[in-house]
Amino acid sequence: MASGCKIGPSILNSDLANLGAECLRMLDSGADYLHLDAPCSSGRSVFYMHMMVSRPEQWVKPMAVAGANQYTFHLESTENPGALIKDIRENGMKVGLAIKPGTTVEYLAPWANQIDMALVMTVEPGFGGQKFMEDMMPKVHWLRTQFPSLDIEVDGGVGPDTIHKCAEAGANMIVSGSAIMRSDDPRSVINLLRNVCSEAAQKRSLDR
Ligand SMILES: O=C(CO)[C@@H](O)[C@H](O)COP(=O)(O)O
Ligand SMILES: [Fe+2]
Repeated sequence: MASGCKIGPSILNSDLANLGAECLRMLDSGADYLHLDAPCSSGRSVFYMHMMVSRPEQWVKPMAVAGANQYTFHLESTENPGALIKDIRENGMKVGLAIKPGTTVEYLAPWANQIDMALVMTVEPGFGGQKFMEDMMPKVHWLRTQFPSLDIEVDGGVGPDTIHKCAEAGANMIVSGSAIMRSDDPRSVINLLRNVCSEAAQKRSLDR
């Protein structure tokens, strides 16, 4: 089984001058992990880095030292994914592998058994508040079918209006930026996302 349904607010859109307080606000609202799109340093143990950078090799050690739990890099940004996966593990972090909307899922498949999480981007990487790309859902569905126990994350434009598509396709790790950060009641948004996701996962396990 994948590791249950988890909700990770993206704090790219938060008040970056008060990053620490924003992280605590999200954890207090029930976040399972924090999705960080930019390098930062913290002792908390729930930081999953989404490295939208060229040459992701150079940030592995600094992120490990900063206390990141998971290091997600883009398949498009490296020529040697195998060596990078090994390096991330040797530095004590879990491995996430992301693909951009233009990359087909077959490129990720050969690595699926070596990683902890696949990230299917549902917007072009760059910034928050973009429109969810529903046409990425077949990638999620294909991965869920081929790798039933893999953690599969979606990132970009995910919120109460789009979570059903993600959950039905098989995503179990949900990044949500603006929908959570801009809400007056982040806890209820997080709960809603988690409930929809858990119900779909339960239905899948009953159907098997
Ligand atoms: O990686 C990215 C953007 O490239 C994200 O993590 C966004 O920050 C998510 O924000 P929303 O699309 O949910 O507003
Ligand atoms: Fe992200």
